[in-house]
Amino acid sequence: MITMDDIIREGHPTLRDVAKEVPIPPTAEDVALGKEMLQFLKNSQDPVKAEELHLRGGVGLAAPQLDSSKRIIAVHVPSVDPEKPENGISTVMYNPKVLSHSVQEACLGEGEGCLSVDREVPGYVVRAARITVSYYDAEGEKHKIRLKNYNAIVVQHEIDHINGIMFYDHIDEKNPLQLKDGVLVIE
Ligand SMILES: CC(C)(C)[C@H](NC(=O)Nc1cc(F)cc(F)c1)C(=O)N(CC(=O)NO)CC1CCCC1
Ligand SMILES: [Zn+2]
Repeated sequence: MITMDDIIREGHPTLRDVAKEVPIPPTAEDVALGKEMLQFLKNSQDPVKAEELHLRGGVGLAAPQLDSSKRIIAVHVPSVDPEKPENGISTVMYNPKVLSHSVQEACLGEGEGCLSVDREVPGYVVRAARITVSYYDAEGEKHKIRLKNYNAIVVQHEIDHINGIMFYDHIDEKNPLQLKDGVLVIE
C-alpha cells in the first residue's frame, strides 16, 4: 500500500526526468501500480484512513512521484455535486497525451501545491482551461476525453510530472500573483 514515505520529494532527480511510455496493453506490473496509485488517492480522501496513515488529501499522482519513471497517472477528483457524479473523474491513465487545448487559460485561485513539495509556493499556475486528452486504460483500450476547469487543471498537473515539470515552473517569478486579462480563476 502506498503511503507518504513512498512519495519522493523535490530535489530527487527522478522528478525532473521525462518518463518513458509503457507498453500497451499495460503489463500486470503496470496495472497493479496504477491500481495502487488510485487506491492511495481514495485512502487519502478518507478521513479515517488519511488520519491513520498520515496521508495528505490527494487528487492526483504520477508514477515518477513513486520513483518510477513511467507515463502513468492516477486522478481521483470527487464531484462537488453528488447529483452529477460525472463532473468528477476517477481513473488511471497510461501514456496520457494532451491532443488539443483551449486558447482560454485558467488557474486555481489559491495557486497549487504538490504531494512532492513540502512547502507553500505562492503564485498563480496558469494552464489551459479545457483540454482533450487521449490515454489507454488498464485493458489497453484507447480513450479520448474532454476535460475542463478543475479536472483539466489536475490532469495537466499530473501530465507535467511525467514530463519532469513542477507546478512552480509555471509561476512568474517577478509577479507571481499577477494575472493576465482573460485568465479564468477557478475557486
Ligand atoms: C498537493 C495537495 C494539496 C495534496 C493537492 N490536493 C489538493 O489540491 N486538494 C484536494 C485534496 C483532496 F484530498 C481532495 C480535493 F478535492 C482537493 C494534490 O493532491 N495535488 C496532486 C499532486 O500533487 N499531484 O502530483 C496537487 C493539485 C494542485 C493542482 C492539481 C493537483
Ligand atoms: Zn504534484
